[in-house]
Amino acid sequence: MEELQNVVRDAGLAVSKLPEKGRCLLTTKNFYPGEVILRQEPYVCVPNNSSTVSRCDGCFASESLKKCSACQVVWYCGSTCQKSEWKLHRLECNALSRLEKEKRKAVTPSIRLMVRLYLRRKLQNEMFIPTSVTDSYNFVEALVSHLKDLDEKQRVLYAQMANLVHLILQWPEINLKEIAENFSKFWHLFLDNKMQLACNAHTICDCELRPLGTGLYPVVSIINHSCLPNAVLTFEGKSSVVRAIDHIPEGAEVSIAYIDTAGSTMTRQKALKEQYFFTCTCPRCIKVVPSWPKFIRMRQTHACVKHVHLLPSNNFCILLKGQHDDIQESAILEGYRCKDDRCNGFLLRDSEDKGFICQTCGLRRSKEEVKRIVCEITAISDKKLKSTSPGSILFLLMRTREELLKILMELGDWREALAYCRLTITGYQRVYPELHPLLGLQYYTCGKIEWLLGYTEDAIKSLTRAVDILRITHGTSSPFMKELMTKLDEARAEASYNLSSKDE
Ligand SMILES: C[S@@+](CC[C@H](N)C(=O)[O-])C[C@H]1O[C@@H](n2cnc3c(N)ncnc32)[C@H](O)[C@@H]1O
Repeated sequence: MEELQNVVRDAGLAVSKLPEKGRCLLTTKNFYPGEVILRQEPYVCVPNNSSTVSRCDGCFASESLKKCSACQVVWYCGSTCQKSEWKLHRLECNALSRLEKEKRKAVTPSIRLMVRLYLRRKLQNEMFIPTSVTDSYNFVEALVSHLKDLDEKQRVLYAQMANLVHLILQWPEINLKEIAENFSKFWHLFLDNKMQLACNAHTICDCELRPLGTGLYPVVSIINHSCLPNAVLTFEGKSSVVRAIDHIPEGAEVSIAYIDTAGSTMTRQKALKEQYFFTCTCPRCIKVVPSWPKFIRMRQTHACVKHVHLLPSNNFCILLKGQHDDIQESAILEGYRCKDDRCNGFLLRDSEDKGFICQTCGLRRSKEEVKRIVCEITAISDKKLKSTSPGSILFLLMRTREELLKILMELGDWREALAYCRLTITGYQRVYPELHPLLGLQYYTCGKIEWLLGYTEDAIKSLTRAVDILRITHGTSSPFMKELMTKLDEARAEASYNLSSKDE
């Protein structure tokens, strides 16, 4: 830990421990919006290959790929990437080649990541690969584990996955318990039997936040969560970059958002509890904290307690100052309306998570009913519902608009696409902070469509907003940002040309 402190000290940071959160990253100097707080290469990473998508192991490109002829599992875009990965893949390739063909099909990205983790440790121990303070297995070992919080089913699954890793590596001295514990540090099995990244693994995304792969970044993993984060994590290739999106004063804790923060407090808390095993006490969460099991929801009118509202489920609401907007916003985020046409209210989950209650008239809608509506809306957009878990249907209104926008763009219906794009921006403005990458990306899309339709002045405004946000969240040096800034320059040049030709 001492060594690590020395490394992060030079970057204006310190690692500390908080009783309620464990390790945390603190600043020892001021950081300003857009400033890089931390950069880290992955200890190991893999592309998220599946039966439908393949990516190069070196650069995650998805075109002009060739399979490794020996193991028939890994893809490369060319000899440069193959060579850059060879030290590690040589061992991995030998191990995978020994497997029967059928067994190789079971080598998912999560299994590969674990195999590579142990192979990298071996190469570092044997000094074929250098070790540094931040690039060492010790750091992976120190990552927080929630094995004790998992149920029997999950433990059994991790034990089976550890066995497969053992079968691939065939090391007699391997510690199966340690592998199972490592799995629990990176993945989590959900009720619908889907594996999702948990705690300490990160989804590597491109500049437009499309997922490409999974990586372990043990220093970035020290950063705790807040629903009102002061920093954002993005990727430049495989490198992770944490940038400030707010002024972070000396001595403050650096925080990022682990989940999509567009949900209501209850939705966010549920996701954090299920996936990361903690109850968030960030300023956004403690504003509306339901007291379980029969929670008293605080609602606000203008100045003081107005009335106690008795809901059919015997939950009651006290209307208090400062929180009406939160409730209303949460309800709008959830996107469900009261089934009574005469009522303008929105629905929120009830305290027992069995259904939804109108926040205006108290009328109840069952979970099944809401799910059915969700399916109908999804059918309209002709896309399959990606997941039926309650957590994922909650942002449906916004997500449906996003889906429709994508479809309209694919169809080349630019006018309709622009209308939907503007609608999603309005939604994002409500649910995300001013400097959120998704908002910046949506302004970028809007600007491109406006320009295409000849609305140059509007395009300049949207592209300017995109640059203002994305230069903070993404920096300015990536090819993606350079392209955006060039587009803005071109739009400005076109506008001034149009103006000058009008004058003539
Ligand atoms: C990626 S780790 C972050 C670093 C961690 N605190 C440690 O000691 O290594 C994620 C875990 O940290 C804890 N954590 C993160 N953010 C938290 C928060 N806002 N409040 C409480 N615990 C938090 C939870 O246990 C979570 O599963």
